[in-house]
Formats: sequence, structure tokens, C-alpha cells
Amino acid sequence: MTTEQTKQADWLQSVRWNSLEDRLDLLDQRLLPDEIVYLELTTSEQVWDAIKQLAVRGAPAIGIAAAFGVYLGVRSFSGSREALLAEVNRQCDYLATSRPTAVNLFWALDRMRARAEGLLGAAAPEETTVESARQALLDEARAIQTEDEETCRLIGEHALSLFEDGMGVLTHCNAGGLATARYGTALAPMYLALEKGITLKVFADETRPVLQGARLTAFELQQAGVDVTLICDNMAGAVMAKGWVQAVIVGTDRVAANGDVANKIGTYSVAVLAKAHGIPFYVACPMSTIDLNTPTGADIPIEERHEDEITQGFGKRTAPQGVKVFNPAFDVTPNEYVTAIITEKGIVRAPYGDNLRKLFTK
Ligand SMILES: CSC[C@H]1O[C@H](OP(=O)(O)O)[C@H](O)[C@@H]1O
Repeated sequence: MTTEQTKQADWLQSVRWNSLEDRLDLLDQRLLPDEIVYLELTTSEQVWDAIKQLAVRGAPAIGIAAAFGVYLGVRSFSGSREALLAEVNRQCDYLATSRPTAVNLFWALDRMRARAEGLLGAAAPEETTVESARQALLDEARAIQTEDEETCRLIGEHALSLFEDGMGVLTHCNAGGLATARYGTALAPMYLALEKGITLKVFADETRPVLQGARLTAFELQQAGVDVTLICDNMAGAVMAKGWVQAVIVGTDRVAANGDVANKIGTYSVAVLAKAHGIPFYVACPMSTIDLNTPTGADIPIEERHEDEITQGFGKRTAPQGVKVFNPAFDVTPNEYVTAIITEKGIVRAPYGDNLRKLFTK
């Protein structure tokens, strides 16, 4: 076994590139917390399905997986440079249909398109071969993953500046290491607090219907030794009323140009409760989740998922056959409920329109 093959992260990686096998290994998050199983993927179709079925989920992790999916889609390609460029764009178009809300998916695919254009487009150097271009695309996917780890750590540093030792912090869904390359976004400050000997008492909403909070956030925080208490979504108000929560921090799948935030369904309710209790509501995300091309939250496409996630989640029927179901995977929190947006470049406060645009000019 070489160091590459045996090289294992000392944390539970959601997305792992296997250089020896030229293969993408994805932690199947549908099986957590009971089973740790890696899917061994060799085609872009398999990556598409893993994203669609939430085997891999979380905005940055989806983008990382899709970037590797583009490489898998062209790694056996043979033909002209022009044909390879066309195939890269076709693979990106295909992978972009897997889920509609998390803008990181499209951000990562656009980065792969741009890399391919620079390698194979009209202005590209003549000496680029199809083989060297394929390798460069793999390198780009790996760079997206490596950069995300550092980005999340920086988000954690900025977020931790808002927290004090002993604070109660509530979070919704999973915006942890499992949703990113490492650390997470909303959960990044919890890990950095642990490193620095700061105690944060985390309340994790279970987050119906797919239970990312119970199955993923409670799991990864407990594994790391973070003080975490699991609550049902309908208990968030009660724990706030008891004075147990001094801050809320969540991830996001897309921030509109005006600061409206799309995140897991139930986030808006938590934001309203936080406002009612005078508790700050923070949103943590990489710059790649901020979409200045989407003017407001009303313009964010909200994914609707299969009714079975509600009527027979995890195999047990809990609702009558044939009942009408509405199953939006996300909701939108208007910017007036958002105390601050925490990114790798720093903390952004209202007025978000101007201040988010300034972030990109820093
Ligand atoms: C750091 S992005 C995490 C974000 O993604 C989750 O959605 P899903 O599990 O459906 O991919 C949720 O909205 C999290 O806040």
C-alpha cells in the first residue's frame, strides 16, 4: 500500500479522491450515523446520482463532488482538443441538473468550464494536449477541495470572534465537515473553539424530514467531543425561551445579492424565533455561496423533493397513503432576520446589497 492509498485524513472526509484507483470515494451520508460506507465512483452518472440522492450533500461538498465528476466524465476521452472542450461543457451541463438550489454546484462547474476554456479554447496554448488537459482538470477539482478546507477554517476563525466561552449556540441542519472539505461553515467555530479550549454548548435541531441535524451534526460534533444536545425542530423556541441559546448559526446554500438566505427548510422559522428572543442569527458561508447574479431570495430556485421523505422517512410509514404532501428542501430567510453573514474574508453586516458587493472587490 502506498502512502497515497493508505493516506487517510484524520477526520471523516465526505469526499475523497483515490489517486491510485483514479476513483472518487464518497462517504454515503444516507447511512450515517450507523454505518461508515464509501461509495466508489468512476463515472459522472454515478456522481450525479449521489448528489441527487443526498449520498453527498451540503453546498461545498456538492460542488467538490461535481468537479471530480467532470473529470470522471472525460478521463477516458479521446479526440481533438475542441471535442474535449465540448465534452467538458456537456458534462458540466449534465451535472448541473442534479440539484437546483446550492449555488456552489454551479460555481464549481463554472470553474471547471473556465479551466477547460483556458486549456483548450481559441486562446489556449497550442502545446496543450488532450492528456495534459485532462490531468489539469483533475488538478482543478483537487484545488477546489483543498481551498475549501482553508476557506472553512477562516470562516471558523471569524465566527469564533462572535462567541464567548460557555455560550449556548443553536444550529439547524448540517453545515459541518460532512457538508464541506473539512470543518464546515456553521460548525467550523465549534471545532476551532475545541482547539482553543473554549466551551460552546451546541443545540442541534434534528431537521426533519431528512434529519441532517440528528444523523450528521449530532454525530460529527459528538465524535469530536463537542458539547451537543439534540432537539426536535419544534423545540427551538422552548430552549430559546429558557435562555439556553445566546446565538444561532447556520449554513446556507445560496445568498442572494440583497442578503436573503436560502437554507434547509425550517431555517426561516428559527430566524423568526431568534428575532423574537433578541438572539443574533448568523449565517456562515464561503464567498462561493454568495450569488450576486440572484437579486433576491424570491429568485432562488427551491428544490422540492419526493413525498416519501415525509410520509415514510427511513422506511417506516408515518402518514396515510395518498395524503397530499409539500416537501420543499429549503426556505428563504429575508435579510432583515440576518444579523451577519460570516465568510472567509470576514463578517458582513447590513446593508447587505452594498456590503456583499464590496466583499468581492476587497
Ligand atoms: C455548508 S452547506 C450546508 C447546507 O446544505 C444543506 O442542505 P442539503 O443537506 O440538502 O444539501 C443545508 O441546507 C445546509 O445548511
